[in-house]
Amino acid sequence: MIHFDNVTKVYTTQKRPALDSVSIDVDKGEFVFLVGPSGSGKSTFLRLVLKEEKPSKGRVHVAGKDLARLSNWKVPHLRRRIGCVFQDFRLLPNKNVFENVAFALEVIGKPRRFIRKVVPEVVELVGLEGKADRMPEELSGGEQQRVAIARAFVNRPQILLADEPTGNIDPATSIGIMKVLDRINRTGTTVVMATHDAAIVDSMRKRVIELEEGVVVRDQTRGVYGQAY
Ligand SMILES: Nc1ncnc2c1ncn2[C@@H]1O[C@H](COP(=O)(O)OP(=O)(O)OP(=O)(O)O)[C@@H](O)[C@H]1O
Repeated sequence: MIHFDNVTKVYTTQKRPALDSVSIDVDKGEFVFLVGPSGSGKSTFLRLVLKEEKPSKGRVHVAGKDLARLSNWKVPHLRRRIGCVFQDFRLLPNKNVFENVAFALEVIGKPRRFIRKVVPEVVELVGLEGKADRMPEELSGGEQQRVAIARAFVNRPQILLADEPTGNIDPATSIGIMKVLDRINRTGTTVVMATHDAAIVDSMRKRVIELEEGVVVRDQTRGVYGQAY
């Protein structure tokens, strides 16, 4: 599903590569934690998957496509297959829960009838049934992140990328967020989550890929977080 073949990324303003000869295969349906200290290249990895950045060397394949050969006009189509969740939720503050999730479908031209059917299903999947008409400011951080996950998943993407999704959430609430991501993964969606959250990684026992200064230093099935950073 995601295939990095000897990928190096050097930002023009930096000497040291952000990613250095990285080769990784993530299969359909896998759940992968990307760990490593700040600046080790986790976000760069995610940006390359989205074709927000291009590799300086090597090849990136996503969902069977060689991104170097994907013309710019096809990039939005690629991104529709990839849901994204961030540390800071990024909800639209003037739209309620239903509208925030529906918006993701409206912008890709889905019919209203379809939207009215699938949005409540996904709102329920993330555990927010009964809260569809709340505004973001009326929700806790954990609930806001559930909305963000619903929005990322409502189009049933093949891949879900999560960059520190529990970074702004207390440990007890984070467990609930991970249950939602696990539920999504069980539908067959490939999940890649960059995180510093050792407790979460240790509790889930999923594949762990560790980066250090842009190099993969560990790739372990059913791994733990590793050393304290
Ligand atoms: N747009 C950019 N331009 C120049 N350098 C960048 C850019 N983005 C990241 N870098 C550099 O690339 C390296 C890897 O950064 P990256 O953001 O991928 O790390 P990270 O592991 O996601 O860090 P964090 O955990 O703090 O989010 C760092 O040295 C960073 O300063």
